[in-house]
Parts: sequence; structure tokens; C-alpha cells
Amino acid sequence: MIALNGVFFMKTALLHNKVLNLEQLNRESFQQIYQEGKKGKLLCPDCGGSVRLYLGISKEPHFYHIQHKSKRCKDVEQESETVETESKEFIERNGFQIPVSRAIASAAVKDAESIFKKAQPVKNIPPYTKENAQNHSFPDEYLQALSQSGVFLDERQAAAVSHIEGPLLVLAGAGSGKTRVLTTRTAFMLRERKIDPKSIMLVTFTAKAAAEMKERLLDYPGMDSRKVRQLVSGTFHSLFYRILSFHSAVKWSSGKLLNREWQREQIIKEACKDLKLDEKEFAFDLALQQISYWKNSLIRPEKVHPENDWEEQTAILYKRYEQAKEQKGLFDFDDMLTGCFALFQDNPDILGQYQNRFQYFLIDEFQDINKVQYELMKMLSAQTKNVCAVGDDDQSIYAFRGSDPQYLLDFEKDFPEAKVITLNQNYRSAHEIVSAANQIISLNKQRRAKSMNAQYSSDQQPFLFFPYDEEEEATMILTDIQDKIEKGYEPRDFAVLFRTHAGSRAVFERLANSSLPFKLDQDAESFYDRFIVRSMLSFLKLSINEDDQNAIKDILPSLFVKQTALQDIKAESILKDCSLLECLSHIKTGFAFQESKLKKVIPVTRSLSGLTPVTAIETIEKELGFQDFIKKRGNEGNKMEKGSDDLKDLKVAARNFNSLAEFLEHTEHMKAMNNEIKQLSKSYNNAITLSTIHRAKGLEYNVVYVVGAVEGSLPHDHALEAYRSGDSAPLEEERRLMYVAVTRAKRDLYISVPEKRRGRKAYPSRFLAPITRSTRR
Ligand SMILES: Nc1ncnc2c1ncn2[C@@H]1O[C@H](COP(=O)(O)OP(=O)(O)OP(=O)(O)O)[C@@H](O)[C@H]1O
Repeated sequence: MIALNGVFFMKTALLHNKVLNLEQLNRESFQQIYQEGKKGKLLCPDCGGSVRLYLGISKEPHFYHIQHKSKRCKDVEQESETVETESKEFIERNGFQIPVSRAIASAAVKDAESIFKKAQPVKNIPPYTKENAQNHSFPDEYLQALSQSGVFLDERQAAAVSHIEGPLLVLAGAGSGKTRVLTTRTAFMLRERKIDPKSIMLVTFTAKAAAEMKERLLDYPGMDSRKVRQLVSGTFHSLFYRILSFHSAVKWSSGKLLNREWQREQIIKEACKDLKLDEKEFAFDLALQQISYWKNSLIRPEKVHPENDWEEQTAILYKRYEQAKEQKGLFDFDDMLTGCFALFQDNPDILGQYQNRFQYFLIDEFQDINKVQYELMKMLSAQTKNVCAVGDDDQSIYAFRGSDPQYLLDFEKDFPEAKVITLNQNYRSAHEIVSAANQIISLNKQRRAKSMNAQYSSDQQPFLFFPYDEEEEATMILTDIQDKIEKGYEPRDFAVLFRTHAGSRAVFERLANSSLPFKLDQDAESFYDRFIVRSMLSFLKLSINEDDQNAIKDILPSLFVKQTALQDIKAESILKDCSLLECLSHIKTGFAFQESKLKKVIPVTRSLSGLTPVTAIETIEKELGFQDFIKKRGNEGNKMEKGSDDLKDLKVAARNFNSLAEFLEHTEHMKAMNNEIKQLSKSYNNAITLSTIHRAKGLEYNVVYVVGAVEGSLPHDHALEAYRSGDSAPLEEERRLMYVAVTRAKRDLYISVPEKRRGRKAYPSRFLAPITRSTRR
């Protein structure tokens, strides 16, 4: 037995009559043993009862009885000859030994990676000294009434609430009550200053935030619901779109909006057909992102100064894209802003009307404003200058969309008479979390120096934990959530945050297989529906069913065969009475090389049956030139999401399964669950949140797990690449993302630092250095 904190835990169990000893097992196999336990295959070597492997954060791995968790049986002592060495079962093929299944291995000798590292509290947290910011008595009656009804404000918050005339910049650190200030300020304007709600423009980052703010306003004392409804609130896009459609309803009717990415791609591809850009090599998605960036920066096509060949080509596309849209009478989201900007510029009388109408501007998340938004605000507020901008430069995370925190940093240049109020009390998080966050963000160079103070301290330090890989990471998080729910936590207390959607695959799977309620972003597609992943899985499907029509359709792109060939394949299959897979060998493409490859698809696909999913995937990669396909169609030119990464992630997922059928069944189940959970997410009000860090901005949770805090993930590879070429801005934005993630936690924060990522050794995120070093800087 292992002694942990004075309690004894079991270190041995039986699997298929063999003794497993945790002290001797390879780390890699823990996840597999965990799964065997879930299937009921692990037994206690002493009493024979069913046991499971505990793989969590708060305790070290150990076996426990399912029926009586606290029961402690005796471990068996293991003879050295009963210790297995790592072993795989092989079959012979073409003179090669190919592994078909992996036995759970144990090894007497352990390398450093194989040793389970206990979760560690973060270092360098200074002792807590409370700075009481509350209990001020305000001369203003309404503010006093508010504090009596439970809406407390500190002195700086109150100053921000009551400074109504003239420009005001509220620099609000994380958790410092930005939302509270904006809401209370609006209430104060309506109730105390009797300002006409129709003259107030309240800009929020999402439509949901505006709706929530209005709802909260209704709870304020003396609030008139009619007045609240009359407030003009929403996102920049929605507000300026309303203006455009008021002046030109037909031109801006919603049916003409290109609201899907593929619609924009279609327009641009059509407009540039004659340029003969190779669709397989030119990253149209990136080009559209760049075009959007130019538009939001108010750079017209003829004013672009390309910095390289790619930008030069993209500038041509930009011109064509704009022309094509105009000819067809269509518009995109960016046009809602640039269109309004043009409307005001070309029609000073219309601008004048709106300048008279809107007297007060409240803008939330000001750090994420872009050029066109900023110019629009400046135009509208030119007469009154009553702009209240609230933001935190440390939480600016949308540079890729043209946002620029510089507008916040330079606010006083454009509004020299501005009053600046810094909110530096963090009411959300415990001192230990605030202090860790302060240290992380202090290393950014492009920022206003500030440090947050917490309002309370907790006996719980933030923890780093060290899973073996993405799979074990997900298991450890699930176990920890279950442990905490047993202690009385609610599902709504938890959020699991990740850098990109792809990073959530394993956690999604673990939660989907549990009975815990959780919610997902509505646009989160299933990992197994991604283009490259679907293609690869289709080969595996065809090895089981050669007549799977969808699978044939999905492998065609990887073989560089047009979709129109599908009809011929189906007809052939009826005429010649052969399987759809066999018909591939009859396709005439006119290229000998391609035809011989198509002939090879049949034996290679058939050879997959009996292999493990990982070996099957590797076989397709090697034998059918799948990597060529990825190079051409895997968005390898894309900065954020590459097909080659998807393939690596797929292999990590596949490692959990020994047979193709089991793995494919799992992928189908997960696809179905993705849709189901998204539906359920709409109605859940007590569920665990699974979210990207971007989407979690502005939200708070009692317990936060930050997934994948390793180099390449957070900071993301694209930022590291930019940094190597001398541009540190993307890396600073990644550090802000870490800051946003960490500051979502109220009491418990767990940062995961897996040993492996995408099958390779991973290194702890550089952002963690200040809180993991032994000495303070
Ligand atoms: N004066 C106050 N006294 C007590 N609690 C407060 C006070 N101000 C804000 N809070 C609480 O602190 C938490 C954080 O506030 P809020 O969400 O408004 O912060 P924020 O500045 O918008 O945060 P972020 O920018 O990090 O999303 C909320 O739970 C809020 O109710």
C-alpha cells in the first residue's frame, strides 16, 4: 500500500489474472488501465472485488474498491519474474512485423517521464494583506441607497459611476467590477440624472452581454422598465447595421448578408477564377481574414501596401471580392461598419442627426476596439465628447480581427480632457489567483503597468498538475470534478478552458461518457467531422464496409479525384457487381501515376482489418501518400489550424482502442453526442462549461481548469513562429490569453501541464515561469 497524507491506498490490482503494480507500471499505460477499470476488468488481488484506478489531481494514482471506496485490502507482493516487460502482439505483413494490439505493459526500469509527478501549488505567492476598499459613505443618495440594497461600490467604482459629463477612461483590471460599474452608471444616468435613455448608446462585445446588462438593470432600485427598454444597446455591428438599414432598407436587407464563411469563400473564388490560383495550395481562408483586417483598419484595396508576395496577391483578391459583392448587391459583416463610416462621411447632415440624437456613449471591452469602430465613435461623439470607455489592455485578445489595445492606451491623446480612473481591486478571485495572474502578465511589455489587489485570501493555492498526455489530462479533470461534486460543488461551478476547439476533444469525450451535464459553444464542431479527420476515418470505415457510400465520397479528395466521379463509381458497382471500393481501380483519370495509386487503395484498405487504429492510420499515411494530400488541402498555410495537427490528434485518440470497429463506433457516438450536447446546452442552467478562452472572456467560475499549458498550445505555435521571426506582439497576446484564463477562476485554479502533446514531448508554457521558479524575480 502507498501512504498518502497518512492514508493508505492500494497499489496493486489484477487484470486478466496478472498483477499490476502502480510502482512498476509505465506511465503511458495508466489511462488504459483506468479504462479497463471502467469496464469492470480490474480486481482486488486480496478480496477479488472490483476495483478501479484513481487518476485525479488531488491524490496520487491508486486502486480503490467500487463498492466501498474506503475499503483497504492488502496488496500482493510481486515476484520479479511475474513482472511483464512492455509487449505488443504482432502480425507479419510484407516481411514487416505490425503491432495489432498492445498489452498493458509494466516495466521494472522507469525513466523520468514515467514517474507520476504530484500536482504542485504555484510558487512565489506573497503573504496576503487586506486592503479594504469597501464601506465608503457616498454623498450621493442614490449610491447610498444602492449600497443598502446590496450593490456595493468602492470609491473608484463610485467615481466612475458618477462622472457623467466629458470623456472618461475606466481602466479596469480583471474582476474589478467593470460590468457592475457600467450597469450602475447606466442606472445612475437614468435615475439620478434623468437622462433620456434614447440618447444613450451602450456598446457591448456580445449581444448576450447587452441583454444581461438590461436584465440586471431591472433589479436596481427605482428602475423604470420602459426606460430600460428604450436604451440603445448592442454590439458595434448590430447598432451600425440598424442605422444603415434605416437609411437604405433594401440595400441592407438581411437576405443579402454573407453570414457564413463558405459564402464569402464562394464569392472570392468565383471572382478570382481567371487568376488560376491553385485552390489546393492557396489559403483562401487566410486571405479572407487578411481582407477583413484591412477593412476594419479602413484600408481600401487601392491603399494596401503589400509587405510580401502573398499580401500582393491577396490585395488583388480584395479588390475583386469587393467588386463582386457590389455587383451582386451583397454585403458582409465588415461592411456594416465600413458602410456606416462611408454613410457618415458622405452625408454630414445624417451624421449631424445622430450626433444630436446620441449624447452619451458607454463602451465596454474598449481594448478590443478596431480602427473603424474607433473612428465611428469619434465621429458620433465629436460634439459632446461624452464617451465612457471601459476596458483592460491586459485582456485584449482579438488582434487577429484588427482589434488594437493602442486605442485604449492612447485614449487621452484623442480626448485630452479625459478623466482616467483605474480600478485595481479584484472582487472575483482569491489573493492566490490574483497574485499568480499579476506575475504572469507583468512580463508583457506593451501594457499600462498595474497590479490587482484581491479582496480575500483562500487556503487553497492554484495548482499545476502534470498528466501524461491529452487523454490522461481529460481523465484527471473529470475525476477532480467528480471528487468536488461529491463534496457539494455544483456543475455550474466548473469551467474547462482551452486555447482552440481542437484542444477540447479529450475532455469532451470524457464528459460525454459521464453522466455530468455540460455545455458547449454552439459553433463547436465535432473533432471527428473535421475535413482531414473525416477523410482518414473513411479509409478505416471502408476496410470494414467496402460499400460505405459516404466513406467513398470522403476519401475522393485525398486521392485528388473529383466528386463527380462518385456517380460513375456507383454505376460501375452495379454494372460490374463489385464493391464501391473495388470500383476505384476502374476510374480513368488520364494520369498513369494516379490510376496506379487508385489501384493500390484497394489492397491497402483491405490490409487494415486486424490492425490497431493507430497502425491502420499510419499505414494509410505511408502507403497512400496521405501526407501529400495534407500538404495540399490540410490548410498547412493556415496559422491556427493545420490538418497535420488534426491527424496527430487523431492518433492520440486512436491509441485508446485496439480494434477499428470499436474506434469507429466511438467516433460516431462522439459525433452524435456533439449535436446532442449543443442542443441540451441551450436549456441547461446548471452545467459544466467547456469553452475556448476567447469565449470565456467576461465570465467567472468557482473552479477553472486551464488545459494544455505547454509550448505550442499556450503560447500557440503561430505566436512562437512569429516570435522567432522577430515579432513579439502575438506572443504578448498569448500571454494575455493565459491571463484571461487564469482570472476567470474565483477560488480554485488548476493549470494542466501535460508531459506529451500530439504524441511528442511537451514543455511547460513559458508563461508559467514566474509562478514556478523557486525564487521571486
Ligand atoms: N464593489 C464590489 N463589492 C463586491 N463585489 C464586487 C464589487 N464589484 C464587483 N464585484 C463582484 O466581482 C466580480 C467581478 O465583477 P465583474 O464581472 O463586474 O468584473 P469585470 O471587471 O467585468 O471582470 P473581467 O474583466 O475579468 O471579466 C463579480 O462577481 C461582481 O459581482
